[in-house]
Amino acid sequence: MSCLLQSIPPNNTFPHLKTPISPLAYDSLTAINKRPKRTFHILAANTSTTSQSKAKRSQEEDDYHSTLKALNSKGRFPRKSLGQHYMLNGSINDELVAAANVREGDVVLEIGPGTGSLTNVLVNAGATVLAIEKDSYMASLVRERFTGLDRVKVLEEDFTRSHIRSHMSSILSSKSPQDGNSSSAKVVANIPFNISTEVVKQLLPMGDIFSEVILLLQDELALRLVDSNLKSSEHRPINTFVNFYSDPEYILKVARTNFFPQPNVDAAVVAFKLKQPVNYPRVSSIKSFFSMVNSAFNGKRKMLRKSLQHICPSPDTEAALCTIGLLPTSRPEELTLEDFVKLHDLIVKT
Ligand SMILES: C[S@@+](CC[C@H](N)C(=O)[O-])C[C@H]1O[C@@H](n2cnc3c(N)ncnc32)[C@H](O)[C@@H]1O
Repeated sequence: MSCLLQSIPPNNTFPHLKTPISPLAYDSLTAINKRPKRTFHILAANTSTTSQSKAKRSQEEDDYHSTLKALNSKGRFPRKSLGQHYMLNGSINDELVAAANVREGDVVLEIGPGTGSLTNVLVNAGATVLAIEKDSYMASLVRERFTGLDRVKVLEEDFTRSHIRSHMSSILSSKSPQDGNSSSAKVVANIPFNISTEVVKQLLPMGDIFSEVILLLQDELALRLVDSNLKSSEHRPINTFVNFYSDPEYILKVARTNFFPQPNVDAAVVAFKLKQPVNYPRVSSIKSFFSMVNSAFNGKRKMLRKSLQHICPSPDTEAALCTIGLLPTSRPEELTLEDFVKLHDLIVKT
């Protein structure tokens, strides 16, 4: 590695890319050059489950060299607008796959396969992978990498506009029962940070299709999404949303030094265990429930009796809060998911 890196000239040209490299990528290259060889210093224990997939993996290590080589083969620089921060540490890919407990025959959706490093670990674990990649160059790179392997299907699409439900249904229905776990699928992905919230909002209500959603998210967002601490000023409707549809778990923190180019923030692996629709909290209408929750959080530090005035007169909201065992002056961040469900039941007539 060092001989390749020492060859980075100060004028921001990188011989393997043959063209000037962007300042963002150049900073990352020099940062990688300075850092010690072992990269994931915040990676937690629990590596035992990963040894199997490590052993299975071919010579094909997805490290710094191979990532640059792959990008070079397409003449690509990492693009900030596409959140292209490639994973350089195979152990973290192993951890993502282990968190989803991927087994032979599982169907896995991967968003943004990039160079295919995580895809490779999924394939080695025996999964059938549907990879959705927006960047046409990266989509063709992954297609070429897994040519001839019919367990990998690559779609060149923007995930936020993709018809996931119909793509997944056709893959799941084409699997015969002897192919293995054909009834439910999983999501395992190192996603671009700029579409994280959209990905969470789109996938979590799909408990009828996916059993687990394992995502590498920006650490700050990861902490916020799994936070069940009441009275936190950070508590938002998204927390109610996450808990309504899933049981979230913060798995491990991943230092920014594990990516190329290096982002300005650390990341974390979060596992969302999706609830089956029959296990969602019982509300008369999910739409009106979330509309009430969103209204409740409208206007910072507002009491519910005021923020929900357009749904229900203040005295009735106060009475409902008392029935639940809360103060009439309660604010939204003081309510649990169950409290919101009871409040909706009492004040919203659908
Ligand atoms: C953080 S990189 C991760 C790449 C790879 N999974 C890895 O671990 O190295 C995010 C990937 O998502 C792709 N991407 C960005 N926006 C996307 C979108 N809206 N839909 C699908 N893929 C997208 C990028 O092109 C890039 O390949």
